[in-house]
Amino acid sequence: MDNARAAALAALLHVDVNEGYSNIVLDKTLISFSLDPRDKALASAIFYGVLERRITLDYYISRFSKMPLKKLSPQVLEILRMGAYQILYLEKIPKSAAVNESVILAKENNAVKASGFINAILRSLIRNMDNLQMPDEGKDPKIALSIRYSCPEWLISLWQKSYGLDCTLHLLESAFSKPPVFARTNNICISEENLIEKLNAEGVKAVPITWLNQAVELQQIGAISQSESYREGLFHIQDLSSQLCCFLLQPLPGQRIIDVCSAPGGKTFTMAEMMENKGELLAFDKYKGKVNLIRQGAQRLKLTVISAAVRDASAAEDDLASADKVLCDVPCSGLGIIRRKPEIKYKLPSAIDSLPDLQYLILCKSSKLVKTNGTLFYSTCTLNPNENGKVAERFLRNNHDFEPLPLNLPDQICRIVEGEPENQLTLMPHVHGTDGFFIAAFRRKQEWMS
Ligand SMILES: C[S@@+](CC[C@H](N)C(=O)[O-])C[C@H]1O[C@@H](n2cnc3c(N)ncnc32)[C@H](O)[C@@H]1O
Repeated sequence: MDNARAAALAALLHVDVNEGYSNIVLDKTLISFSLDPRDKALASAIFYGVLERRITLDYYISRFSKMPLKKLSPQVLEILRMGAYQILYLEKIPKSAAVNESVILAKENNAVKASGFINAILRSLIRNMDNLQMPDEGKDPKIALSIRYSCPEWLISLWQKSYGLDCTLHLLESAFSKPPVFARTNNICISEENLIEKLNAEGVKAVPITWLNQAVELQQIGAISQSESYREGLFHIQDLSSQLCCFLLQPLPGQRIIDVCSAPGGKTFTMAEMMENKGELLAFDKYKGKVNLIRQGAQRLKLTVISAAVRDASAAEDDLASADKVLCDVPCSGLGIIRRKPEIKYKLPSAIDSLPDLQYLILCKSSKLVKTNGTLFYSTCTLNPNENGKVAERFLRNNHDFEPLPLNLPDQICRIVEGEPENQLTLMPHVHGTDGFFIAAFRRKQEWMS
């Protein structure tokens, strides 16, 4: 049996049926198939490639299928997508092998009857490869873009309306780029310079990010979580957008800080390190299992300043003592991280419609925890003004005891969204090299001012 392709198929079917996050599903599947490193790499390439290009692949397959794709079983459709992906995008795989392996996969996955159909479609695709055409952009540009970039039309419309066509094209292009991996040095245990030296000695190429303290880009990472530096808690993996968010919030040693949506804990850890592990850092999340992740991470990083607990930020009526700084890194649609989790772009718009009200509620409830003159931060990893600027503006309109807190940006960070207020920042992959991300900052006024 070809284990790499079998693993890719199992993971794709899991994402289809159970809507799991691609990285978690793939990790678990790779472990259960016990693949060697080469097969792991092939399974990952096919899995992510098929997810990223789903709409484009379906367009090509439907050229040669008399049967509407909706009528195919999930197994048959995913096997066809996998075969088509290998033929069209994986140059190192012989086309005949892509077909033959797809037929075998069908036979091994309760799709014996469909194996002839799969064979015929993939062979037609190979025969017609030189004449394959994308839909005419002049006729219906949105459909053409949707098929070219494998992105639903509603998302293209949203971005075009919000950020303009040029920016949208860059965002669509960046969704296919390999996402960089960044780490945050645990300055409690090691200096950035020594961490880089140690990682390099362990075979991980590490390069400092000059404009952001303690941030390091990792290249050739391999199994980073098995490395000695990781086990010793000398860093955690974190995108620059999240590191920048913590930098702008400026946690200081001795302060009391509350992170209301903290799991798995990335920003909590960075803030604790900036606090030099001194003061109080309350880290909450709605889900018990996720709170355990915060605890495990804090333990590995030796960050004793963190107290993690279950708490629902949208319902909380507790009497927590107020804090110098409160961070609301709210649940969101995740449209800023589709290059890391391509399945996110296939969400239905109806699945994200209710988010702004929840985000606003969490922000309002959490604002009650901020001291006079204290700071409130709101952040998302999405590129959707309804979840970003509009929530921030609604908050200021209805909460007169808060004022916008201008963000003191590093010189390297320019604004990409025209007319963006000084207390907000939208980050984009093609401009800032970060995930798509949004930050808004507020300050609680003196009582006589509100
Ligand atoms: C964007 S993630 C937070 C990421 C985290 N701040 C970090 O940097 O690693 C949002 C988190 O909010 C949690 N969450 C969702 N609804 C919540 C609620 N009502 N109250 C508290 N946490 C919630 C989710 O479980 C999820 O872990």
